[in-house]
Amino acid sequence: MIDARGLARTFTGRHGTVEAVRGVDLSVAPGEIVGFLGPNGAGKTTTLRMLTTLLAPTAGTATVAGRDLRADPAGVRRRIGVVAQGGGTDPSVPAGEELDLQARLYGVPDRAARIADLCGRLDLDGLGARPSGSLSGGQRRRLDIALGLVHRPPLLFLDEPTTGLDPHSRGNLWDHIRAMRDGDGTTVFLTTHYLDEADALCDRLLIIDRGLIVAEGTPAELKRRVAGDVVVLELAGSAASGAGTAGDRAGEGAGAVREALSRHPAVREAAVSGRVVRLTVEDGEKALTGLIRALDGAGVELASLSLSRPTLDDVFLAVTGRSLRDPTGPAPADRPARPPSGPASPGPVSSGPSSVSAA
Ligand SMILES: Nc1ncnc2c1ncn2[C@@H]1O[C@H](COP(=O)(O)OP(=O)(O)OP(=O)(O)O)[C@@H](O)[C@H]1O
Repeated sequence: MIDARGLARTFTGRHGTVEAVRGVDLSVAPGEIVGFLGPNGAGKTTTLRMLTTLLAPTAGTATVAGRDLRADPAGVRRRIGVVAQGGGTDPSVPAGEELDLQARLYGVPDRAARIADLCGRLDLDGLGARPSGSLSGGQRRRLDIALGLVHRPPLLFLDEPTTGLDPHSRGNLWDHIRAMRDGDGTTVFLTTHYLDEADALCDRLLIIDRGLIVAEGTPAELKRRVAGDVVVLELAGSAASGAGTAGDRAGEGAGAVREALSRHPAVREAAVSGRVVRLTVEDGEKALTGLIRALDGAGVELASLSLSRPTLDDVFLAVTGRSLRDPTGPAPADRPARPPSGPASPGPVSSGPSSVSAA
């Protein structure tokens, strides 16, 4: 449904040149809900504007909904729906009139039936006479989506569809987006800043940073392959027993853990801080027994052990060096983002030897 190769956009102005998008390759299959994530200024909006013909690329090619972006932008526009961040309605115009006008603009033959169908499916029944400015946030977003869908496009672009909505309205909108995909096979390409939305709603995610796609995959794949599972071990007192100070003893315990785990194939990374050891491992559930056996064999006694699944925020941090919870913060200098050599997924990330280090 979307196939872009080397899509790039540079802005040149009085203050210099900004390479907003630096060669994006992306594919979206029919019927997918794909989430496009990235920190502030990563290039999401610029990419979206190029794919929806609102901005000409400076380089690259793309086919969108079966039409060539450069050769047939009008053809692309006829076959896509676009819901912009703020929507496009006039607050004083009744919702029904907005829908009717949109249907006329696109030459929809069975306008009344199409509008009635959309209103039914998007819970807008009975709201046609209300000016859009008087609708609730959730109702207005559903109206925006109905406007984007009135001409039955096979591909819908949604720019931050649930920003500003309360949790109930967000969940409700997710249901409607899924229903469009399941009922009509509509392909959805959406940008979002909400990681829970990306996780719950999207079949696949693309993460862009500094104008390049740095990771792609299903939410589960990304969490498994990019971030790994996290095992936290707390060493028992006896694990660090012996002569010397408490610091020495903790150091000895850490040394034993390092020795015991450095050869374990599942361990990707280990940070030791006093009695607490934080391991990043491949497939934590499977690895757990082997890890315990290795520690047992090395005479390391544990006080506690916990396994946690990584969150999408862990993924985000791993591939961009930034947390989406702190979107304006710069990438820490000592934690560089993944080099821009191509998508980090779906291949395994732990290509190098496991590293074990004391924090
Ligand atoms: N018209 C423009 N002129 C100059 N620079 C621009 C222009 N539009 C975008 N940029 C720059 O291009 C980069 C990417 O911007 P873009 O809006 O695509 O990012 P974004 O990922 O959508 O960010 P946000 O999440 O903050 O909306 C930024 O550095 C931005 O300042």
